[in-house]
Amino acid sequence: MPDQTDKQTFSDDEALEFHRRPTPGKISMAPTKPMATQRDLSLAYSPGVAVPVRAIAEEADRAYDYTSKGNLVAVISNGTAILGLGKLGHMASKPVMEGKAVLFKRFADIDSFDVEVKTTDPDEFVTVVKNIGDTWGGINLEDIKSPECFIIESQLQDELDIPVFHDDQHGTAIISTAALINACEITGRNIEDVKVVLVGAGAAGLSSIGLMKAMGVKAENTTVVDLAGVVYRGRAEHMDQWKAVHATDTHKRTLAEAMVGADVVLGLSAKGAITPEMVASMADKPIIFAMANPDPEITPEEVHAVRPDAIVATGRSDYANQVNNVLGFPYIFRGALDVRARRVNHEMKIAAARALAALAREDVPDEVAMAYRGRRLKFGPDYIIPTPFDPRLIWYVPPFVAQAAMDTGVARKPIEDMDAYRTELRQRLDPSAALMQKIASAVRAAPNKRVVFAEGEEPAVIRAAWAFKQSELGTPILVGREDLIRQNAMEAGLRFDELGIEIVNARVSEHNALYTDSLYERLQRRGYLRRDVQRMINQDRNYFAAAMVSHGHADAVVTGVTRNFNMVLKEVRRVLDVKERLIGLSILLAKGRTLFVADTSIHELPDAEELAEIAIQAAATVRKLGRNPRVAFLSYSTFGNPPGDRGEKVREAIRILDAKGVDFEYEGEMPPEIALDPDARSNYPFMRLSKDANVLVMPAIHSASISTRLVQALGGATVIGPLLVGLEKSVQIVSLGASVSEIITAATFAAYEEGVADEDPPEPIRAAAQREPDATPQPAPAPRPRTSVPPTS
Ligand SMILES: NC(=O)C1=CN([C@@H]2O[C@H](COP(=O)(O)OP(=O)(O)OC[C@H]3O[C@@H](n4cnc5c(N)ncnc54)[C@H](OP(=O)(O)O)[C@@H]3O)[C@@H](O)[C@H]2O)C=CC1
Ligand SMILES: CC(=O)C(=O)O
Ligand SMILES: [Mg+2]
Repeated sequence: MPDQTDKQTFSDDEALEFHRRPTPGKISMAPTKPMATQRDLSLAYSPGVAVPVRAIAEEADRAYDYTSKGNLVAVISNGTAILGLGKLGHMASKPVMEGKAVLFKRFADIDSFDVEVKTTDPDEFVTVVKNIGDTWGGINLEDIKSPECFIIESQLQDELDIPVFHDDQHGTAIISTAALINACEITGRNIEDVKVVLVGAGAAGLSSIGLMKAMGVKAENTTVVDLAGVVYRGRAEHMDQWKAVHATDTHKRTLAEAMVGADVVLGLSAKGAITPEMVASMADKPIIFAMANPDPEITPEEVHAVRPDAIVATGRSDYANQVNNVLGFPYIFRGALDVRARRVNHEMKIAAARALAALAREDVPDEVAMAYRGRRLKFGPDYIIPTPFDPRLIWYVPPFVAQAAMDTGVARKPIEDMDAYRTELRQRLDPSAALMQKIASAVRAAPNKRVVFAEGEEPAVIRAAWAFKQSELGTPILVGREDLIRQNAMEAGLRFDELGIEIVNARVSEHNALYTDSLYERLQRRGYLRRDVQRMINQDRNYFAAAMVSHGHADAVVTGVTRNFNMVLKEVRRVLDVKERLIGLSILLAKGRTLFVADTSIHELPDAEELAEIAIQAAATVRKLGRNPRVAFLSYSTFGNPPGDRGEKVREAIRILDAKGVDFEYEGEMPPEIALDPDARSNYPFMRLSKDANVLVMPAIHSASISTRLVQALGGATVIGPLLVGLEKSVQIVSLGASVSEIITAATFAAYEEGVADEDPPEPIRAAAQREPDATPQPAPAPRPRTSVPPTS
């Protein structure tokens, strides 16, 4: 029987390291108002704050207008049923709760913080939460064991005038019901006829079976099983009122008996609860949702070994058909918050389930399909439910939820224009995540790229190579001594042999002589003896790695973890030629903007000609990344004011571009606030930038480097790079001591630059480039859920 951990793409150490660095945990808070001046302080705090205080004292709902309440959700737990791990206590639940909070932000732009309550007593829990509950626009209860969770949720919902939503119950019910609707459609079943067995009569299980019944599953066709066996009518032991609702008249007493001839089994219990023998006894084309986390009741491999005709779903992201409440809670709360709902009612849950089921039947955009390369994302047995990274979820699902809230009278603030609302939702997604996702998707979709990780003995590099391969981004090659790499991999907890990563030892490589000869040919008239070159190839992995790509034995290189940038660049350039103008391009992601900054690593004090070429190279790269470049040449001066040599140099660069007739927008010289603010630009009627600049060409390396690093150090911004652009082969040099994720990002860019970006950009990127990605997206036609399920009242 395969162990679940076979699927694991990281070691325990990595999971801890991920949570520990660079800052412990997964969330932090960011202000939405500047606190820069005394006036700001007077407004934000005393005395200005007194004005909204009085307004809210008069009318409590004004808190939605003057505080963060309307976009704020608390994720609250007491740690009594953490995933499928059990009762491990309130503090142990904190990583999961932070995780849910960060998913709220990532997928639905909802601000969220976790609250861990140190009590297992339901009354005490209710007292605590009800007294602080008005703080938020909604409460997501999480991982609270049954049956206490039922009491807690219903009492809190009675007490509070905001949605109180126990995600393990309703989120799971919504997703699993959506998946069931579609699995029935695919297997040609009518939902009213399916025989369903539920394993796990807890929070998630009972709510799921409840919603399925509301959507058409007949009570007499269901069997519920818990640790004591089948929940039959009349059973006395190990019962409660919530289980009793779903008890049936049956002579069956065990799960094995219940599963004979069943069409559907829902696992919401624990690892290993379902056996292959049980699955073998099910009806034709059985539907198996093994949703326990992190390890399912039975693995898809085990199911398919006995029933190749089965449709299988799990709660995990590494198998097809992830039935996990991450598909629900962000979008359900988004819709509920946007109408300031007082609760999430039955109709809103059904609307969400129908929307998810309908979305899975729509054509999958290439962009999503590429992210899941190798998997068939076409409505069918391996795709019954949208994937969590589907960017359509954010604008597709919440309007249904909001509409249902409005139709059922729980909306405080109805949405007047649904199409405008959908457009607004499309713009909420985090552009940094979207950019990285797009690049990674393009790399996966392109022909496989072989990326050399030059410092192959370094533990961080080994881990990055491992993750690169696991994420199907390409084929990594580690340069170094095999025994040392293996030892370091083992110490990092990686099962190296299973992954089959290629290791190349420069000294004993079959290409050693070839690389030495060709490098000697390049360097013999630059003062190098053959034995010097032999030593360089043997001992210096940057020479060797660069020689590999130069001879076509690999496609791209990532290096720089152990040596400083300039030294590495010098070595690489001895082996490889510059194809175009070589520049360093940094990507700065902050406050919903993506800015490309050049030149952040090569030209110390570029002259006018070089500035113009930097702009051309940066614009071309940005275009390959699917953006329409708008270049601002930055300076301390604005169109000659104050006058000075530095400004004149930039003006000369503009004249050079004018003469060349380039095909992108550019303007300068100007300071950043003019490049990035339309109001500030309105003072210059001759301004040639049609919108905010997205490529900032800096006057010199120090201003480029200092400004990007300063923004990063201040927090609230992500800086990727500098990426090295313009060499004949793609080489990315990370910063000294780079983290595993920085190395992976650099390797992904290396693969992207080499080949992916040179070929025709893949469809979604080309389409994006053509339609001006930052133009207001057109609202899609209102989704119309199609379902074979009868409407419920
Ligand atoms: N994929 C997803 O999105 C989600 C998955 N889950 C998963 O569902 C599982 C249950 O979570 P939750 O409902 O919150 O927890 P609860 O503690 O509320 O319920 C667990 C239920 O599972 C039953 N159970 C445990 N082990 C077995 C077994 N071997 N055979 C039969 N029944 C068993 C328990 O029985 P008894 O009543 O007799 O104690 C109980 O009824 C967890 O693994 C969790 O990770 C939960 C939410 C979402
Ligand atoms: C996914 C989830 O909420 C759980 O497993 O508890
Ligand atoms: Mg949970």
